[in-house]
Amino acid sequence: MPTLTKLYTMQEAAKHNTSDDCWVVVDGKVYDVTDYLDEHPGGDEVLLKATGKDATDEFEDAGHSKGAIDLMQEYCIGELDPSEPVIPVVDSSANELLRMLLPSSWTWLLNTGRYQ
Ligand code: HEM
Repeated sequence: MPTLTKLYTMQEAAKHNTSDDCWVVVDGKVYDVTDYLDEHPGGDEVLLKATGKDATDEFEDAGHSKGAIDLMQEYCIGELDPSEPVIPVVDSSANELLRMLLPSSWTWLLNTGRYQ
């Protein structure tokens, strides 16, 4: 039986950015870590800082163990919608400028793994 993967846009995922409702996005997958905030050995603060954006770099920089990566799967609720155009986060004003300057057919150039 094929499994159905729930797809979320980054915009949707980014709405869940509080300690009562906290999602993080790592490597194209979406995790609901609300119930894990108090248990996370790295603390709830890093997760709350990483919510609302792509946290792949921060996750990798922390050097998580295989055990941590296995545990993570329990919190996975879906994946990022791959059809969503990807614009890198530089800062929001630079981003707006990029959006204005680049024709939409060039946005693939900006696929750096960071989303907004
Ligand atoms: C579902 C998602 C996550 C799970 C299950 C998870 C799990 C863990 C576990 C088990 C540890 C203990 C060390 C280890 O076994 O590697 C840890 C440490 C840590 N995690 Fe996470 N983590 C998650 C997401 C994140 C994210 C998104 C960040 C960064 C934004 C982060 C930052 C850290 C940091 C800074 C430490 C402390 C490392 C240290 O003390 O040296 N984690 N995490």
